Amino acid sequence: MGVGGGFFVADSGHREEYEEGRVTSFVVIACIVAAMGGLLFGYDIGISGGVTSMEEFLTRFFPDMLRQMQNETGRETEYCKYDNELLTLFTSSLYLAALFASFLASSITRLFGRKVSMTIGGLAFLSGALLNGFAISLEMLIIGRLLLGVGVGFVNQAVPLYLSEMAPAKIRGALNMAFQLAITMGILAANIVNYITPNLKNGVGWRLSLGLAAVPASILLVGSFFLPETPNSILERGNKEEAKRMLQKIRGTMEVEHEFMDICAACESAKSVQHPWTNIAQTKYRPQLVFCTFIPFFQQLTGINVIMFYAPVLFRTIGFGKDASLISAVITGLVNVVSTLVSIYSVDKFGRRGLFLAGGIQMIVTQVTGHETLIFK
Ligand SMILES: OC[C@H]1O[C@](O)(CO)[C@@H](O)[C@@H]1O
Repeated sequence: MGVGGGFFVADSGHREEYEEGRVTSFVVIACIVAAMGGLLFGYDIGISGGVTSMEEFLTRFFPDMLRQMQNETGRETEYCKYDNELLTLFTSSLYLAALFASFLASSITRLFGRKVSMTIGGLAFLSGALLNGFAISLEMLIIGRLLLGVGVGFVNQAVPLYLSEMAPAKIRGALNMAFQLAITMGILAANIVNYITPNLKNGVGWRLSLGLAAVPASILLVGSFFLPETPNSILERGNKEEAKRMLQKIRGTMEVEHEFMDICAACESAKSVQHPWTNIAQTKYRPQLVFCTFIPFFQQLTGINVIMFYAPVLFRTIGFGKDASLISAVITGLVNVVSTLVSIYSVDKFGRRGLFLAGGIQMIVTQVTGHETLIFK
């Protein structure tokens, strides 16, 4: 299926013959660079909550709100402390830009390759981080955050696809989970940075928090120039000979015939699909539709990113002190990383279904208890 660029390699029955393909340095470097994409996504999700609760940041960009917070009248509830549209726009503009960028990224990834999308993503992340780190106006902040969102749109489109196509079959699943692990590590890194930076002198804490994303962004950008394009993408764009040469290069062997045949077959069948969007709506593809669309959709709709975006702010609004709220955000990030590790470790033991059911039950229980806690607070 070639809906958003890329295609899945069908199993021709030759899998066992190429499954032992070497993990070459190309694959390792590709993974390191690609992991930067996940790290950046996570970092940019986790960083804004801590920054928007820093006093120097609020003094500079939202002085009225800070004043209002400090002169609380008896009528005001804790919950209304952070009631400011521009402040929430700063945080949520990331996802807004990512939403639009991912449509464009999907076509660019298919037509021009995964590398181009990673370069655009890296560039957008780098310029966004610099604009935010050096911001002297609200405009710079919001434009920077929109650029970060563009980075998220491109990188989230290209990196998982790039990893699947680069990886030898035996580590393909693991690499895709590694991308999610990198996201959670990025969130945790942001929470830790936000715990440290408010103590810096001269009020540069928020600048450092926002600007640090420039480091992984530079690695991603520079790395994307040196990464090889995937054989699947080269083939998709019509160059069969070069695709085979690339496959030999990244597998470190000339014996790639069976895997190459499978890639060609998958590419042909992806090209023969005339109406991907109407096909996916057919009853026989209901399971695929649910997996590709509804599960991620409802996973996002649980509101997980309200927690990830606003953890320190949320903890402050329910009465935690400055430090306690930042450390609580670190704990939240830590739990997220550990749970991801647990699921990576146990997915083969309990199966996908088992994990889905366990995850679903945990979500319902925590949503209900979280809701009750906020009501009684
Ligand atoms: O680990 C939680 C994080 O993972 C994602 O769902 C991406 O897969 C993010 O939206 C969320 O913040």
